[in-house]
Amino acid sequence: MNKIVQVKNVQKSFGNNIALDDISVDFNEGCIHGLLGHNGAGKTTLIRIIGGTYKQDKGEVEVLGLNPTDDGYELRKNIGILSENMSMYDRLSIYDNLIFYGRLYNIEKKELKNRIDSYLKMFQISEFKNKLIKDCSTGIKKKAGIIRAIINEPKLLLLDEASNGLDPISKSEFHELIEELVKIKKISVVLCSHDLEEVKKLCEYITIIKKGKIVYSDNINSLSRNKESIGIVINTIQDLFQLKEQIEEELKKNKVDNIEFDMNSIKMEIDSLNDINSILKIFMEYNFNIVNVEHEIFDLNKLYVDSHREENAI
Ligand SMILES: Nc1ncnc2c1ncn2[C@@H]1O[C@H](COP(=O)(O)OP(=O)(O)OP(=O)(O)O)[C@@H](O)[C@H]1O
Repeated sequence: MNKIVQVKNVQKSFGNNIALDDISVDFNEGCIHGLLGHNGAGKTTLIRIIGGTYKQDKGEVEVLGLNPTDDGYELRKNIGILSENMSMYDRLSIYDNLIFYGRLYNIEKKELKNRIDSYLKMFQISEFKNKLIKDCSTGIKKKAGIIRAIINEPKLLLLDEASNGLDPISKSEFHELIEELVKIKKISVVLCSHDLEEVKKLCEYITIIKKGKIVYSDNINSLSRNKESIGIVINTIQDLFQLKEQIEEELKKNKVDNIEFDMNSIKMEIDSLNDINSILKIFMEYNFNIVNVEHEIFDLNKLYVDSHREENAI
């Protein structure tokens, strides 16, 4: 798969504050790549470096084969950016805003009008085209914002918390539009979001950033293929610490991984649910009363939480 964005050993600081600390990540063409991380992790900084708004202090960035700092003009013709606070003129109508932004790209008048009409139709907001932005609902504004971001028919769309503030129905419509753009217009998308459900629904790849460093980056399917259905929690009445070493040794003989003890519960990862009987047998041999056995789904939520544990970064 072709790389649409390549980020190599990028460092960016604001004064003494290191926003990105030697990060390397690639983004594949033709798909949606999610960027996750707590507030202040460095996601927007990365998006802005990719979009050419910020320049990195160290490292290399290539976007669509271009250097965002040196080839800024050429790059801006081929990318679209939509952030949480998209900028559109409040006192202009949706249509006039789109005409204004379209002209910045020197799109020929007739072609621009055709594009605007077809996107208004595709996004089902034609009837609102003469409404002033200040009088539009958040959902309509967001749709207009995406049209503004794609009016130049970009190859790459950077969405920085773009769906914030949308109600569930508008959010779902927003997701459908993004998916349609990827499918029909072959646009590649980098989606920065705090909404794990949104990322799960839309993204083929995910990258988790923590304090300026990448702690996870992979195809979302490999996450479920490798990790799903293997987390087990066994809860007991007795204090497990009494026989911690013996149990641990027995479990390891049964190819159990990532064993975490608590007083009355033990978490572990197993290769297959078929192994569960032999594992329970170990506890019975030590006369532990098992209260229950939970199947812990190792999914994106768990990965995200685990990767943000201070001592346990992945
Ligand atoms: N223009 C700036 N001037 C000074 N510091 C900045 C600037 N932009 C970002 N930072 C700092 O860099 C760090 C990373 O910020 P960034 O906005 O990239 O994080 P983020 O992951 O996008 O956070 P959020 O989810 O809250 O939007 C933070 O500590 C932030 O305060």
